[in-house]
Amino acid sequence: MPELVFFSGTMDCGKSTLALQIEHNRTARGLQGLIFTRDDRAGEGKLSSRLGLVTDAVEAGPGLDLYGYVVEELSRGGRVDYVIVDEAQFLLSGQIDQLARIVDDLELDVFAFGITTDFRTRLFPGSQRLIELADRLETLQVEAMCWCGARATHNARTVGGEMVVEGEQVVVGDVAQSAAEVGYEVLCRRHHRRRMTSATARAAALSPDVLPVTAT
Ligand SMILES: Nc1ncnc2c1ncn2[C@@H]1O[C@H](COP(=O)(O)OP(=O)(O)O)[C@@H](O)[C@H]1O
Ligand SMILES: Cc1cn([C@H]2C[C@H](O)[C@@H](COP(=O)(O)O)O2)c(=O)[nH]c1=O
Repeated sequence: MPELVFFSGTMDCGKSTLALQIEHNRTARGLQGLIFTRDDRAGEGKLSSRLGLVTDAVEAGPGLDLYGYVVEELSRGGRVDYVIVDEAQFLLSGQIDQLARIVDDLELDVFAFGITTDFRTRLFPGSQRLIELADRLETLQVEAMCWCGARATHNARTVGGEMVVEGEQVVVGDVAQSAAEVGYEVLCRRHHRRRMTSATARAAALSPDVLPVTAT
């Protein structure tokens, strides 16, 4: 039975790597997939992993009908055995409905990958719809870690190392950016709530206020 599967997690937990592995294993068995992505850090029409692998993909901009694209591909004699979608959080809610239709009407597996929540801990529209519609939700096995050693469950946006909670929902970026840039850091909920990034924790640890008092 074909399925719509949503593989989700924080940033940097290996989603794109898994997408590329699924693609590799199926291609090795003679299957042919169609890969969609949206706003990958590597540029338009790319699916990239931090492990250095990258492949071409169809850029699923807001105007693209994903169901229509697959139907067209099949009607002009192309082969599509399964569909992979990376950065699925960026898709519109209606585009996720199109993915469900690919599964139900075209009987193809669809593997979608994305982060569930944004830097304010709110669901992205694409992720919300995937949670509503997916046959199966999978949490990535490789746990990203907060600076404190706990499992990272939330994505923080940083500017100059400081966590921010205002701004546009979508700002393409990466973890481990230089301090001046807008970047991201994965945190446990406790430290996300306290707005404590690795930089602010380091600064607090070095603050004279918390240094041990020496006898004079
Ligand atoms: N130099 C490295 N050596 C080993 N593993 C790495 C290295 N760099 C990144 N990774 C692994 O890649 C993961 C990020 O993979 P990626 O697919 O880009 O994540 P996502 O798509 O979830 O943001 C990290 O959590 C880590 O496990
Ligand atoms: C939290 C958050 C993230 N983003 C962007 C930043 C990256 O470009 C992607 C996530 O990519 P990854 O492969 O999972 O690391 O999403 C954003 O636009 N808004 C956010 O709140």
